[in-house]
Amino acid sequence: MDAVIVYESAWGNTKAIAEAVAEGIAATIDVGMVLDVNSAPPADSVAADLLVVGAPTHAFGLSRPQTREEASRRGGHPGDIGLREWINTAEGLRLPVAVFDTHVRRPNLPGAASNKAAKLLRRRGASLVAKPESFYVDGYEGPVLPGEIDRATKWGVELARLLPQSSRGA
Ligand SMILES: Cc1cc2nc3c(=O)[nH]c(=O)nc-3n(C[C@H](O)[C@H](O)[C@H](O)COP(=O)(O)O)c2cc1C
Repeated sequence: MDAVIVYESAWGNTKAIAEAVAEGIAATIDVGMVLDVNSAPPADSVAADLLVVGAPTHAFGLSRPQTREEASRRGGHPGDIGLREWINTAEGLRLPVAVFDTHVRRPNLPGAASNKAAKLLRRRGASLVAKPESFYVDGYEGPVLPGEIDRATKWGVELARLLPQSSRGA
């Protein structure tokens, strides 16, 4: 039984959170892949007991080509596609999913990429095993705020515990 983690990241903050979540999950079940969305297989070809997706919050939601261009102008390295495009190309997603985003703490802006991703995923048939979670960064480039890597690892531990017993340790 295993988990797959797919993230989008322009400065590496969401990647760092994804890796911490993977570490937490790996305490209970195998983590098969932790991949940037630009190197991930198509979403509807993922076969796993848990899919975890993470994205940076851009303009109150998931990134778009324009916001990725803006990230690039500010010195980030976004990929060609973001989580929005990855999810939207899937025909159907009938697997358990958990979603997180990264977000600036100050100013505390409304909207989160994770809520938007959750909506798109549900529309394609995925079932969410936990409520969307946000992790905080300092400004656009980061770094991740103190304590957030630890919180992400603990969230990963919790996610694996939420899976049915039959999916664990097998
Ligand atoms: C174009 C753009 C728009 C952004 N909009 C928001 C926003 O609406 N709310 C927010 O909290 N952070 C916003 N941010 C900050 C990102 O959330 C931050 O850059 C991200 O968490 C860093 O993660 P990464 O290193 O994985 O890309 C924005 C960043 C960019 C580049």
